[in-house]
Amino acid sequence: VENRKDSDMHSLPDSLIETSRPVKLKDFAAHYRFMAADSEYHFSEEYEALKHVGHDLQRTAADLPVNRPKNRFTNILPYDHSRFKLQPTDDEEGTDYINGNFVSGYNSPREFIVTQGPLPSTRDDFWRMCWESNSRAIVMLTRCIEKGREKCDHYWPYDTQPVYYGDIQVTILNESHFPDWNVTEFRVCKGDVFRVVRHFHFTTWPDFGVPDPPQTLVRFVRAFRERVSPDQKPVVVHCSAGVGRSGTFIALDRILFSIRTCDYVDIFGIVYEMRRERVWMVQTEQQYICIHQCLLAVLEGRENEHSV
Ligand SMILES: CNC(=O)[C@H](Cc1ccc(NS(=O)(=O)O)cc1)NC(=O)[C@H](Cc1ccc(O)cc1)NC(=O)OC(C)(C)C
Repeated sequence: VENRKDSDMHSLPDSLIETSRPVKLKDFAAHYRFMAADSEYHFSEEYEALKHVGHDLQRTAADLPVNRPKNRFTNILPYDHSRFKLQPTDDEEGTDYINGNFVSGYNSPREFIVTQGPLPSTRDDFWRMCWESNSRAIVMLTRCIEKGREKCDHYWPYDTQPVYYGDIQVTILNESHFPDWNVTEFRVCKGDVFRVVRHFHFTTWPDFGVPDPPQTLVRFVRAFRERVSPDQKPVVVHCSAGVGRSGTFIALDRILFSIRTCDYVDIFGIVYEMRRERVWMVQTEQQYICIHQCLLAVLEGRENEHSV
């Protein structure tokens, strides 16, 4: 595994900025050991090399005074070039705005819409985004309340009574509960048109942390993909800010598709590309390392192992 020269992204011309670091699958276990050695020094160096990616891109819509209250966090703003645009409701500025971006998947450049956990004031916009994008699946990677803090609005019904979110009616059809996630089917209606939307809620992933053990995340992605095929897009993915846990989930989904046909993997390149579509995708170094641990477990046939 070659050693690599550090490079400051800002000082290099675009043509020389490193955008990928592919690793042969047959070398992946040795690569992981090399990166994790010396207190994970090479993981730290590689994750640091992603630090400035995308920060040159504009976020003018998010910064409009009319839109600022629609952002859950002041530092998590969607880039203009990839943001999802709601159908404007009138000529008023800002009616097309939601804090969400199209993000590439293995199967399509617009496979996912990644968004923040809705606010009470934006939950109707959230359902409008789901409807207007024709999404049939929602992946939720946070709990509504964590450590006493509101991380996401409870934007769906609490029981089987239909609830309106703007002019969209949502009704729970059925629910399945598992140790680390729940799967719920909603009937979503607008006028006399109705659709079924599946909701995959991972319930044991701490904010800024990683699933324990990492294999839990592999099993969740498998459970999701058993029910949602690549042609059912876009998939709406959110956590609280829609960057850390959401980016980690999408990175693993892309990798599990890729290793079916490709004999190398480019985790650095996947995160690099996602960060040019939405800020801070994969928000901590431990989440970046977790992606590697998930792949290692899959390659070593340990994806169904549970922590002791
Ligand atoms: C480290 N924490 C953050 O960056 C969060 C946004 C955030 C990002 C990722 C996640 N995890 S997740 O994407 O997995 O949900 C949660 C929250 N931001 C805030 O709390 C920001 C403060 C901040 C922190 C760090 C920074 O570099 C700049 C500004 N606070 C903030 O937006 O305050 C409000 C909510 C009162 C408007």
